[in-house]
Amino acid sequence: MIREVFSSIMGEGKFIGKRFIFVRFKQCPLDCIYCDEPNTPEGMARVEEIPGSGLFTEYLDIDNELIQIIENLRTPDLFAVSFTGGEPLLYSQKIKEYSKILHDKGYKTFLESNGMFPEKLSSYDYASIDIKLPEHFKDCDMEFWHELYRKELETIERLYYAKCNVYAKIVVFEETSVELLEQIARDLSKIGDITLSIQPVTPTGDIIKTVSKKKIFEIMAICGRYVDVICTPQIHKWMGML
Ligand SMILES: C[S@@+](CC[C@H](N)C(=O)[O-])C[C@H]1O[C@@H](n2cnc3c(N)ncnc32)[C@H](O)[C@@H]1O
Ligand SMILES: Nc1nc2[nH]cc(C(=O)O)c2c(=O)[nH]1
Ligand code: SF4
Ligand SMILES: [Mg+2]
Repeated sequence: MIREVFSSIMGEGKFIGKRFIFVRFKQCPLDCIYCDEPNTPEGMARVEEIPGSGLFTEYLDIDNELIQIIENLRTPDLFAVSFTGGEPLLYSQKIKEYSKILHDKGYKTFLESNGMFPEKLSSYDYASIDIKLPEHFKDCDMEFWHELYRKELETIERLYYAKCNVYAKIVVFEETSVELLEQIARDLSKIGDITLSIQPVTPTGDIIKTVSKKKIFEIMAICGRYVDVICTPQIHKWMGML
């Protein structure tokens, strides 16, 4: 179930720069063409032994040791524990159990999700919900995309009304349609005060181009008419951090 646990600086979204412990779950039902994570069930679980060291020990299964592992990685600057992946809500029941124990110990929790499982949500202090675009998928079926988009908005709305500090995140390409982003920003503004994090794609695999300054400014200005908007390139990759 869990691929890795490590301590790092949040490299994306509204809480960029804050210290997090990342709990990365395995597997994901989607297949974003830019995804920087493997999508396999195989492999051992690796645990960072000293916070921020990048030195890992591998274990067969750490599902029942996770809370102690998090305690060992706690640092005075810790902001929250992120459940990410892969798609963490594949393990929503376990996350609910972990969250209860963590909250009782004074930790804040953060969900990093693709928003496709509104029915699997429990309560988190913070959440980043990705809104995927048609160009994120090879040969994207538009009926599939509209249904995914509907679920993502429902996820954001449920979290917003549950008083979770939730924001939306969109990975953008040079070719991304500004008209579509304007429509998404308008839809988000109808839910409430939702910050939109615009994340230029980091080149990976077949994706060799990132996004021009001109395009970023254009996107920010259009979306800024409807929502609070920030641009968050993956700074951990610039800093050589996990
Ligand atoms: C690996 S995903 C796991 C959580 C969840 N499945 C999701 O998509 O949000 C974590 C975040 O990494 C971002 N990401 C992955 N690959 C990226 C890339 N090449 N460039 C920019 N962001 C990327 C995604 O947008 C996502 O928000
Ligand atoms: N430093 C750092 N920040 C992150 N923010 C979201 C991440 C993710 O993979 O979910 C991530 C990650 O993998 N590393
Ligand atoms: S939803 Fe997240 S984990 Fe799944 S393929 Fe897309 S970026 Fe990767
Ligand atoms: Mg990552």
